[in-house]
Amino acid sequence: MKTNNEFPHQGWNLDNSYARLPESFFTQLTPSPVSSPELVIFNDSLASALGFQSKELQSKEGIEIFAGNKMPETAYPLAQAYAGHQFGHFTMLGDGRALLIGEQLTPAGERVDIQLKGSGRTPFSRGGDGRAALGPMLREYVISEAMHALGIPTTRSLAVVATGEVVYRETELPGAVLTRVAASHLRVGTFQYAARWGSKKDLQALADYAWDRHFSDLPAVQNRYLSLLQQVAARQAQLIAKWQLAGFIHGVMNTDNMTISGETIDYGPCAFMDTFDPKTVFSSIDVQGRYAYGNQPRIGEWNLARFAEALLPLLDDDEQAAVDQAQDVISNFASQFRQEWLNGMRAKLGITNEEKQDISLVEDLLGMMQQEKADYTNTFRALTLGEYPADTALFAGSAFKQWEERWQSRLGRQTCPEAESKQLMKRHNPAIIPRNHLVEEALAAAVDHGDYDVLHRLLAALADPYAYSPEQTAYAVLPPPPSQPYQTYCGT
Ligand SMILES: Nc1ncnc2c1ncn2[C@@H]1O[C@H](COP(=O)(O)OP(=O)(O)OP(=O)(O)O)[C@@H](O)[C@H]1O
Repeated sequence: MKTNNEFPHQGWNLDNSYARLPESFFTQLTPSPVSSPELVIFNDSLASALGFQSKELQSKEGIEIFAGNKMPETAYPLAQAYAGHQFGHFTMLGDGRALLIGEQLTPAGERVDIQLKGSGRTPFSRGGDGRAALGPMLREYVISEAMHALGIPTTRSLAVVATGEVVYRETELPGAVLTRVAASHLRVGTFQYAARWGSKKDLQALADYAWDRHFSDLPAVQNRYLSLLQQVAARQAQLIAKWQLAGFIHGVMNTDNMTISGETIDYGPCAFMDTFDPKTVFSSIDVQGRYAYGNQPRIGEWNLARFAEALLPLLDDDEQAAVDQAQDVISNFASQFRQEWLNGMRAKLGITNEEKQDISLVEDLLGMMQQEKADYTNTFRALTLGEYPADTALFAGSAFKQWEERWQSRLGRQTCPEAESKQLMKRHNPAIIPRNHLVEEALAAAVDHGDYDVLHRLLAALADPYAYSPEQTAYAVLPPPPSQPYQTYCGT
């Protein structure tokens, strides 16, 4: 890997490969300026990984770029067209409040999208104002960076600027623009858009672009479109398994929020689960529980089926053969996911080899956790530390003692030394997660009082969630049960 010093260019080093797709995939336009931008949070380590000098980005000119008041010379700002199934209903969407300003070519030889979110109206805005509020953009910043630190593929956050303007939601809120970094912003919904409104040539151009962008390192394949479907399914199986293992609830798994890269995108209504319960839903609009924690793998499969449908014309000239190929991939997804998840659960329990009964060991633990309303993260944290608080219902019961004996004898049947097994657990069971009350507290200090210290401390603690450092202990303490269930809202 090249170091920064050898990198020929420090600063904006943009390409615009997306703009070489057929014109129907985007609209070129510049962001709408804002009155008095102020940089409120900036991601130093991400900036240098992308080949920027932090000072340059934090200068007056750098901030003007984050605000959309100015563009880097080589930018080619555009809003992407896409469609999507939202809560099962198909609709035209597109970047209604975001602009891709280009793809930064990084010192490590990667190509990443740089996108401004909240940068003004676009032809896809429908009735919206094209803007974003400060609180939700800071929330996306914190949770996406926490996800990255947890080892979960995700879009990243480079900066948030407050615009100095207000946005009107149910009430007046301070406005902001988030600079988001992503392997790409290609979504299942981008393919649905092409399949519904484009020609076969358009669809093929998009599929070729996606292949080149994300899978070109793979050995040559016979049918690249089938392979594209298989690869996306595999990445989604891995991603959703990681969500389940971390207790992450995305909250709005519409097909426009499923990426081709396998990164988590859209942090609108997401939240981490506290008490283990597969029915957990945080989003205020998800009244049916479509996107509940326990449904995420099934919804992933449903979304992939929509992706497969969009790809059908490319899979085979024979319609039935195309459907058969697609179905093979989709029907394989559940077991792919299950395998990823079970292996992850083994790691969470310090298990390094495979036994058939592992699944019942895991499911029995989860069953007890649900019954005793145990905290998901802290249960695995306690198992990792071997410290079982006596005032926790789960650990006080005899069922847990029996389970623990089974677990210990299972560990005894592997050759892995105990210390290694403990290390494995530490690498897979975070000491802390961005808990709802911690995030809310940090956002309130920042948005209501302009105090960013709480947010910075939280970000520092979340930067290495597997450290098990003494400072993290305070963040693992649960608050008293809330009087109302925690609810999240999207679209602000
Ligand atoms: N304030 C707004 N003005 C215009 N369009 C909006 C606004 N808020 C959301 N949209 C559009 O509504 C659709 C769904 O919104 P959603 O909240 O899922 O996306 P988002 O958070 O804006 O974007 P992303 O999925 O890129 O993170 C998208 O097409 C989005 O661009």
